[in-house]
Amino acid sequence: MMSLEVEALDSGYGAIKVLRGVSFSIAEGEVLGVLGRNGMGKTTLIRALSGLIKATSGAIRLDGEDISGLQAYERARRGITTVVQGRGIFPQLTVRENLEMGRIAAGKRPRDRSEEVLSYFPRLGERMSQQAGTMSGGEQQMLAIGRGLMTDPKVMLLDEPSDGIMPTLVHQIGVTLKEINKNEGMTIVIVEQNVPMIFNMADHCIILEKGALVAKGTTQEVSQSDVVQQYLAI
Ligand SMILES: Nc1ncnc2c1ncn2[C@@H]1O[C@H](COP(=O)(O)OP(=O)(O)OP(=O)(O)O)[C@@H](O)[C@H]1O
Repeated sequence: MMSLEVEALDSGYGAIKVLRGVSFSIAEGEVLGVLGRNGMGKTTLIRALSGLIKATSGAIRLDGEDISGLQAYERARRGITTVVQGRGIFPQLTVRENLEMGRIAAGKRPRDRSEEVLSYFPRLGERMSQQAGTMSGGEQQMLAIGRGLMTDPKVMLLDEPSDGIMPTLVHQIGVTLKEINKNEGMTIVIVEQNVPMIFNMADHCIILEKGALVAKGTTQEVSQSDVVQQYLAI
C-alpha cells in the first residue's frame, strides 16, 4: 500500500492558484525530495499536505484514506508532522519545553521518543535548559526535527531544513534524517534548494515548476536527466 498518494492536487491562496494537477506517490518508508526554483510552489505543497491550506481539488491519501478534507490537527493525529521553513520553534521556551510541546501537539499520548531524539541529536541533550531562541540556526533546526519526532509520526514533511545553516551542519542534518528514515521506517517529504543534499538522501524526486510537476522518478533518473539543467539551473 502507498503511504502517501497525491492525485491531481490543486491548491493555492484564495483566488491565487499555485499547485496545478500535482500527482505523485511515496511508498511507506521512502524519502521524496521536492526540488524547484524559488516561488515554484514547494512550500505551498508542504502546506497543502499538512492541511494548513485547503486543496481546491484532487486527493491526498494517507494509507488509502483521503485526508484532503481534514484539518491540520486531524492530519497530525493521523501521523503527519511538519517541520516548517524557519523552524517554527518557540524561542522563549527551553529545549526541553519545546520537545514537550511536540508531545502535546500529537493530541494523543504518543510513545515517549525523547531518548531517540537525544540519540539522534546529542547536542540537544547538552542544552535541555537553554532558551531555544539563543541556540544557533543549526541547533534550532535539530530541535525542530526533534520536536516533530516527539509526535511519533509516520510521515515527516520538511521545508528547507538547510536554510541558513552552515554547510558542515547541513551535511550532518542530512545524514541524521536518513538515519531516522532507516531506523524508524519514517516516510519523509523534503523540500530543498540544496540539490546535492536531496540527491544524497532521497529515493525519489519531483521537480516543481510554476506549481506543476515537470519531473518525477528515482533520484538516479532525475539527477541524470536534462531537467536538472533546465529547471534547477545548476
Ligand atoms: N500566503 C500567500 N498568499 C498569496 N500567495 C502566496 C502566499 N504564499 C505564497 N504565495 C505565492 O505562491 C507561489 C509559490 O510560493 P511557494 O512559497 O510555494 O514557493 P517555493 O517554491 O516554496 O519558494 P521558495 O523556495 O522561495 O520558498 C509564489 O508565487 C508565491 O508568491
